[in-house]
Amino acid sequence: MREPAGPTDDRSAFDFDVVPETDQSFENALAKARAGDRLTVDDGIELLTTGTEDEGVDPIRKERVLEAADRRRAEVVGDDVTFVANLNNNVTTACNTGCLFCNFKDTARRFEADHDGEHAGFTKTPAESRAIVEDALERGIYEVTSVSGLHPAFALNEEHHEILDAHDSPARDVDYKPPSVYDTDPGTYLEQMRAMSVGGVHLHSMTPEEADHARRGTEWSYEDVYRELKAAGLDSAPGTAAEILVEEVREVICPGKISTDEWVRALEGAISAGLDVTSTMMYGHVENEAHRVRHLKVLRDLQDRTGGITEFVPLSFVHQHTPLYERGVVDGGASDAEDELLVAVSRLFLDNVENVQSSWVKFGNAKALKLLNCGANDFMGTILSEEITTRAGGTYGEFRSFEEYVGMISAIGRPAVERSTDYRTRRRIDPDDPPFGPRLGPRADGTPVLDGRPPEPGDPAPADD
Ligand SMILES: C[S@@+](CC[C@H](N)C(=O)[O-])C[C@H]1O[C@@H](n2cnc3c(N)ncnc32)[C@H](O)[C@@H]1O
Ligand SMILES: Nc1c(NC[C@H](O)[C@H](O)[C@H](O)CO)[nH]c(=O)[nH]c1=O
Ligand SMILES: N[C@@H](Cc1ccc(O)cc1)C(=O)O
Ligand code: SF4
Repeated sequence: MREPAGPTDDRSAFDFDVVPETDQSFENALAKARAGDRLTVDDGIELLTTGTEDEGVDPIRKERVLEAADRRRAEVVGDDVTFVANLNNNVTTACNTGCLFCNFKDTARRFEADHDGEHAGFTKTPAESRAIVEDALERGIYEVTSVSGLHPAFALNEEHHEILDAHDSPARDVDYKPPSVYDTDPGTYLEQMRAMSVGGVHLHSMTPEEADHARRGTEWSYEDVYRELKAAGLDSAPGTAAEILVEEVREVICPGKISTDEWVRALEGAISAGLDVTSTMMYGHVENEAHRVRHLKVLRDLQDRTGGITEFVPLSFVHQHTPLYERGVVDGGASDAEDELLVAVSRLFLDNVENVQSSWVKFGNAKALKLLNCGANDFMGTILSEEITTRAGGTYGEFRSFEEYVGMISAIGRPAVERSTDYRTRRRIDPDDPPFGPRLGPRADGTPVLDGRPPEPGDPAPADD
């Protein structure tokens, strides 16, 4: 008996050109996956749909796909489950891009000094960002992830401000207004990078969409922009803003965003500038399985050309408070079966990306643990603070402590391993030898990262490795 794939099963309403139909059979695709052969898009679609000949998910076939992916995960990266001690710091929610899946942003007009009325948004100055990172460093984190709205007053540097100020087209074409218009000046992107790159922390920031904003109205190349950001302290870039890398889907959910080609160019620029990058897919809204696999193909091709992608992060759409849901465009997000199959097929299809993440922010603990047996090997990070998913209606909290991590990973019988952002530094954690706190970081001293206690005289000396 087949089961409905999930609330997003009926996508016929969109009349997309790309549909999940193939000349391949499920059995052939599964045999190729088991043999470790490179999968075609049609193979991927067969596995993701558990066969295109019938609607819905076949639960027995699904288990076979999950098993193949779990085995592949064990061959490629072993049993270790990794995680990172990081902080998430969003600089501003001001954004005019208007993506219909996003409830993080607030229209920038509300941030203007002459605007009356309350709003729940925020902008942090570089000094405020620095203080937040410094506080988290004291607690033992060694990575900061920072993604933000596209504030109209953001520019790469002073020269960019001058170019945008002198721009002869109307302000709305380049989405620029000078900082003096706003209650709070976010500073330049370079100032924010310098502020957050403190005490040896690894700074993971500037999505392709943000990089595009940091060069708007100029002819600057992505590589040059990322080089300047790197010189100011940036260490790697998040491959978010990917959503679904197929134009007909982007036209529905994020018509204001850069195109697929531009997204690829941006990450290529980041990689040419010497930065590691991650890759993501936000799925479970209007797209179908054929779009999902085409998206994976874009990532696999990019990785074939560059080798710069450290991991793939599946982001399951959180629907509750988003325009897509509130306007009745979608009925909900992905089902459990869709999440499991997406993780599994990503592992099998992305044969050149080592790490696949299971994100507790998106899935919650129980499902995230299950996904570590469906092809995923990385369990994200401590993050300490989260606003994007929470504002969209996510209910899985804003941080995980080392104790929680070690407890959960041990409970599924796998080794807990703390990692650096680039995965090159690892520390195996003995679950019988607490405390489990970070020892990789610049000031980490081995105490639990989240015990909530400030350092006291007599505490172990900070490690400087
Ligand atoms: C909110 S944006 C911030 C950075 C920047 N404004 C951009 O778009 O690249 C970061 C990512 O969060 C993810 N996101 C936003 N809303 C979401 C939702 N409701 N459910 C799941 N992921 C979401 C999207 O993949 C998006 O690219
Ligand atoms: N660092 C990771 C995050 N960080 C949180 C995000 O910045 C964001 O708030 C949210 O996930 C929006 O989509 N989230 C992950 O899922 N995985 C990470 O590695
Ligand atoms: N840390 C991941 C995941 C992430 C997901 C969503 C974000 O908004 C930001 C980051 C990345 O590098 O891409
Ligand atoms: S996803 Fe990013 S660009 Fe789109 S509205 Fe949200 S904050 Fe703005």
